[in-house]
Amino acid sequence: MTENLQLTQLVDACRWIGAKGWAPATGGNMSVRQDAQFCWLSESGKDKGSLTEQDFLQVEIATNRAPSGRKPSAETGLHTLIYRLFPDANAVLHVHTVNATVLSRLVKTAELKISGFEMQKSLTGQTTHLDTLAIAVFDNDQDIDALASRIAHYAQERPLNYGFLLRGHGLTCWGRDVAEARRHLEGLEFLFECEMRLRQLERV
Ligand SMILES: CSC[C@@H](O)[C@@H](O)C(=O)COP(=O)(O)O
Ligand SMILES: [Zn+2]
Repeated sequence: MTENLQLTQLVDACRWIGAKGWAPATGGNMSVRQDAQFCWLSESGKDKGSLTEQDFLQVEIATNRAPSGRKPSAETGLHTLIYRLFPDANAVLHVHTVNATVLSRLVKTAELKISGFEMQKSLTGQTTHLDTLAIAVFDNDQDIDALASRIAHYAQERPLNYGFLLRGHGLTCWGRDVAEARRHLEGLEFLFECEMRLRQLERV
């Protein structure tokens, strides 16, 4: 394995995600970039809270192929899309939190708009609660190639930063390294929780 590969940090992040209850019943998948050509992705169907380094498979970013012949995540095509779209993205985390799953169904539009929260500043580049953060929400699809092409199309038209929601499914987010991807995940999840509670209290 490559020396700078952040697999140890990713395994730690997966345990943290599992402990939070954000990857129930084998849901979720996680990866790190090796270089421009390859990334390492969680094997399909495993409990993501108890992965070891051996549970990650090398995958070719351009083709989604795993040279080992083992089966990488069913959502491999979304991870590799992110690595192709964003050369600075080096870690991708996909989770099935209750807040992401429910809130993405409450939002009937293409974006979840968030404003007024100090914790927006947990996302790289955000400097004030006064800005409006737009998180893209895509209809879920079992055809990952079709879903990936809808996401790619969106990214051509509008900024796609930090992560996106899959309606009724979960959150996929990324960062320049595992630490930043974790911060984005924790920050977004906190914002989703706040938004959910506000909507419940305000009955929006
Ligand atoms: C528990 S079913 C969830 C899967 O369909 C999928 O959405 C998921 O996140 C995990 O798939 P995996 O192939 O293990 O990476
Ligand atoms: Zn999923």
